[in-house]
Order: sequence, then structure tokens, then C-alpha cells
Amino acid sequence: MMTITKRFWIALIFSLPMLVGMILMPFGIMIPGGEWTQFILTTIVMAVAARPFLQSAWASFKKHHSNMDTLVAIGTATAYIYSIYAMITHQSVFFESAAFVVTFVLLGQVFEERMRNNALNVIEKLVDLQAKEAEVMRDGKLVKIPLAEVVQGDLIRVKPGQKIAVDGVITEGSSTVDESMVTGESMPVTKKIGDKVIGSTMNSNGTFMFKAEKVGSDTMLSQIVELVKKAQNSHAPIQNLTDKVSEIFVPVVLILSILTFLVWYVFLGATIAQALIFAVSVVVIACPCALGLATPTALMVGTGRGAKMGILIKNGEVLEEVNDIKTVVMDKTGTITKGKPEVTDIVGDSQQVLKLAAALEESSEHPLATAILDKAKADAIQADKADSFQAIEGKGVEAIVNGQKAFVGNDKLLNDVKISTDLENKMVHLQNEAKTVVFVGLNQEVIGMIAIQDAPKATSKEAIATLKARGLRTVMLTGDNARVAKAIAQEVGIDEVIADVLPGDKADHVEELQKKGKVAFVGDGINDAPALTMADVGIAMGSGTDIAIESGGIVLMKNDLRDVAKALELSKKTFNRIKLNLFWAFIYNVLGIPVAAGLFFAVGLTLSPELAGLAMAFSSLSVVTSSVLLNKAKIDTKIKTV
Ligand SMILES: Nc1ncnc2c1ncn2[C@@H]1O[C@H](COP(=O)(O)OP(=O)(O)OP(=O)(O)O)[C@@H](O)[C@H]1O
Ligand SMILES: [Cu+]
Repeated sequence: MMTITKRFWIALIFSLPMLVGMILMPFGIMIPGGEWTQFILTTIVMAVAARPFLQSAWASFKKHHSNMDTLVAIGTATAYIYSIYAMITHQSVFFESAAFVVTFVLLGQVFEERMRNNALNVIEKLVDLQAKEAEVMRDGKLVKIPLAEVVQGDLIRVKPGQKIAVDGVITEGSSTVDESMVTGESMPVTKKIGDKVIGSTMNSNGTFMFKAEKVGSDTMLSQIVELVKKAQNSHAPIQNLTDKVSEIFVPVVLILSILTFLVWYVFLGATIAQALIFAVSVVVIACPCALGLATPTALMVGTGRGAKMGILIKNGEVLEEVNDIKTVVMDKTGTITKGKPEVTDIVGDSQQVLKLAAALEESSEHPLATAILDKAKADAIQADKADSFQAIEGKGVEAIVNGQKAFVGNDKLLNDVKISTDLENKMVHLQNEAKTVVFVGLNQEVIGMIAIQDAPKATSKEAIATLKARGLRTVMLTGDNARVAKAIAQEVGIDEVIADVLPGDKADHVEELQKKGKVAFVGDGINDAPALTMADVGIAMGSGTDIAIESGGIVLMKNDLRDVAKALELSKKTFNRIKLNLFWAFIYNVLGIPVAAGLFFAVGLTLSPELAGLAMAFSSLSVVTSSVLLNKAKIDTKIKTV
């Protein structure tokens, strides 16, 4: 099939002589061949350039549907066929109307296609970022193999300046890595043994070995590309409205156009030709192609721009919800804080306490467990063996150590185990310092306490101030103790704290908050997934668990809380752009139809079919331009500091 651009050029080249003819006519110069030349030129335009419109209109007519092509086809075919009839019966013709309308409609589509390609390029460029080959350990030797042959579990060597082939974990060596192409983070990230590396990012100075964990379409980059593609093709709910409008619009326009013809011909005594010109103008000006462009073009530019900033907006629905968000609810660990807790104080015999705690935490995945194990390792403490390990959600862990019942956890786990007032005072003191306190116990007796601190991210305070400056209420939702939560909330400026929440209850709290307006939830953990889904807008940290990322409508690749405001701003701008586009597209139809119908004929204001065609192209162009300008729109979330 011929490309739109080619069809446009053909239409333009064969229409131009008629335009020249029209300009020269007042000077008494006629194009050679007169009507016959017009007939031949227009026939070529109709047969070649306009053919797909006619075919598509016919196809939908057979299915008893109508679309934009129906209007273009009916408008141009009417002008063309009537002109042939007029030529035979020696009346005035208006072939050029048909040719010009086709040209202008195609002009609009050329612009649309250009823009679509540009937007898609953003994604294709991402794919181009992939490494072409990798140096992999095979049979004890390092060999270079193409990327496609790398499998999970491969050990891969990366030298300075090389691209990292796939996602994995460093097993040997260290380096700094530029991850900006995937996460949007411009600062290089230091990587050592045990750290994750992302495929397609750039190694800078060190050499290291890593074990491939995710290859092919499972890599983070492939997932991002997939996600953005899906988002760009998704529908915003507002689109359903436009689809519905188009559906009833076309028949209504056809009826209007027939009425126009009848009124002019039967009641106002116009010639058939004059009446037809009015009718054709109505059909052409009413063609809602700008309407159809309004949503998808803005969505495409908005999501593409987001991807470049490390903000993945998963679909058009999210954009619409963001507009009325009143409250931003945040999880504490890993969202507001770094998610890398460290043991700061130990109450009791520190050797004994750590030895027992480490035995239990060995089997736990919790960040607090990691902190305790790290501390035990640093102090060279050999942990005991634990049996019948049991994790109790939101409370702690229990197990049998040396035949005795042991536990590590918060006060909810204590049940009827009593603690001394001295211990309680110490606990309150530590908690007020924003330290999470867990009790370590054996045989229904507390033998000590471990205080663990997870500092807020450096950017959290600024991020929360920005959200508040936007008039949003900020809420922290955490499973941690109220005193600890309050201390951290105060440090970063959070309005409201909901603490001691069991993992299963997070979604219920979100639902409760939704009574006061729409809620965005920001989180990263497995236990955040239900809340992310329950919230009107779920925002997942890219560092989080896969399930959290899947549940979120927006994913922040940089794990920077400041990007919440940016994501909200970008979504809002994109959605507002859609509304603006729709307004421009509609107003042009609404204002254009009466003029085209000849309502203002008495005051000399009319719209010929070719002018209507030009107006249509212009309207498409303005919608597309308006969407493209979204790339330039300011996403400024910095607040002025006094
Ligand atoms: N493995 C564990 N060892 C010790 N204490 C634990 C463990 N798991 C949970 N706890 C206790 O239960 C509390 C709640 O844990 P939970 O996982 O629900 O939330 P969190 O990770 O502390 O915070 P957030 O809800 O902000 O992610 C912890 O603060 C801790 O006191
Ligand atoms: Cu149109």
C-alpha cells in the first residue's frame, strides 16, 4: 500500500495546477483544456490518493457503521460525481473542491504520522541501547557470544566502558555504573559484590563479574519498553466519550448536510451546484479527525516524556485519576526511608542478645532481619541453630532454639510476657529517637532489646514539602511503632501518621482515607500491593518488589520520593492537554458547521469545501502541535525557599 506521505504528494501535485488556475482566473487566464484538465487531474487524485478513504468508507458502510472516512468519502465523491454530471450537462463544475479536500485531509494525516513516529522513536531508541554481545564463562573459559545466547545463570565479565548485557548480581569486583538510560538517574551508582546491575546500563571504570538473573524479554529494559508501548496504545476513559461522539456525529452530520441541500435548493432557490457546495462544505468541516487525534497524541507524548525522566505511567486511566487526588499516602520503609536499616543500640548482654536474634532472623526476609544479621556478622557472632521458624506478619518471628521457645519482635508479640519499667523507659527513649525497637526473648522472658534505625532518604523532606505546597495532604502508613513513625514524620514534615498497621490492613486504611477524596498510595513492598491496587493512583518505587511494581499505575524508576510530585505534575499536564485538544477540536466543528451550511450567507460569510478542508487540516495540525508542545511544558515542582 502507498504511504500517506506519497499519497499526499500525489494529491498536492495534481491539485496545484487547479489552484494556479483559480488564482489566474480573475485575470482572464484559463488553464489549457478547461474542464477536461480539471476532470483528469481530479480523477487521478480520487483514484490514487483518495482511494483508501473510499475503500474504508465502503467497508464500514457494509457493516452499517460510519467513521471519519465516511465523511471524507461522501464529501469528495459528491463533489466529484456531481461535477462530472455538470460537465456533461454544461453547468458549472467544482472538481477542485474534491481534489483540495483530499490534499488537506492527507496533509493533516502526514503531520499525525510524523508525530507518531517521533514518539515511537523514543522507545526504539531504548531498545537500541542493548548490548550486542557479552563475554560469558563457558566451560571455564571466557568467550564472546551474541546477546541472544546469554542464558540465566551465566557468569558475565564486564570491562571498563562496556555495556552490561543483562540484569544480574555482581559476584566479583566492583565499579560505578551509569544507569541513566534505564532509570533516568544521572548520578553514577557504586556497585559491589551482591549488588544488582541492570542490563543496557554503562559500566564506567571497574571490571567485575556478574551472574545473569534476567535475560531476553524479562530484563528491566524490555519490561519498560513493553510498558511504555502498552501505555501509548491504552485508552484514557475520556477517549470513550470521543468515540461515542464520533459514532453519533457522523449520521447527524449527514442528515444536516442533506437538510442544508434541501433548504438551499427547495426553499431559497439556489442552483443545484450552489446547494451542493453548501452541503459538501458541511460534510467536510464536520469531519471529526482532530477529535480522534486529541487523546492518543497527548498520551503518546506524555508517557514518552515520562519514560525519559524515569517515570513510567502505565495507562491513560491513571492520568485522569491524578487530577482529583487529595491525599498522598506513603509507606515508610523503603519509600520515605532508605530501606537499609542499621542496628544502633543493644540493650542487655549484647553478645547473647545478638546470638539469639541472629539465629531467628537467619530465616527471615524482613529488612530488620538483614540489619540484625549484618550486625552479628560485623561483631563476628556465631548464631545458634533455630528450628520450627515462624514469621508472624507485622509482629516478628518465633522459633525453637536449643529446645527453647525464642522470639524477636515488637510489643504485639509479647502477649503476656511482662517487661520491667526500666526496659520500657529505655524503649520509649529509643523510639522517640526514630529507632525501631524489637524485643529478643527466650522462654517467656525478654533478655534484651535491639534498636534499629532506618534513616529517611536525603530527598524525602523536600519531596514532602513539595507535595504539601501543591495542597495535598500527606499521610504515613506503617507497620512500625507509633513513636518511631511520629519521630520520622516530624523529621520529614508529614502531616498525619497511621502506625502499627498490620500488613493486611493497609488497603483498609486507604479505603478509609478515600472517604475524604481520591488517594494516591506510594509503596514498594509485597505487603503494599493491595494498598497500591486499592488507591485511586498506585505509585510503586522501581526498587520495590515485582508485585508492587505490577500493582502500581505509575512506577518511579529512580526511587526518589521527589518524583511523586513530578509524576503528578506530568500526569496533570498531559490530561489537561487532552482536554484542551478536545476543546479545540470540538469548537472548530461546532463553529464551522453553521458557517458551512450558509447560515451567514447574508453577511457574506461562507466556507467553500476547500476552505473547510484546509480548516480541517489546520485543526488536526493544531491538535498535534499542542500535543508535541507537551514535551516542552514545564514540569517544575521545585518550591521557592524563603
Ligand atoms: N523479622 C522481624 N524481626 C523483628 N521484628 C519484626 C520482623 N518482622 C516484623 N517485625 C516487627 O513488626 C513490625 C511491622 O513490620 P511490617 O513489616 O509490617 O512493617 P515495616 O516494614 O516495619 O514498615 P512499613 O509498613 O513502613 O514497611 C516491625 O516494625 C517490627 O517491629
Ligand atoms: Cu477530518
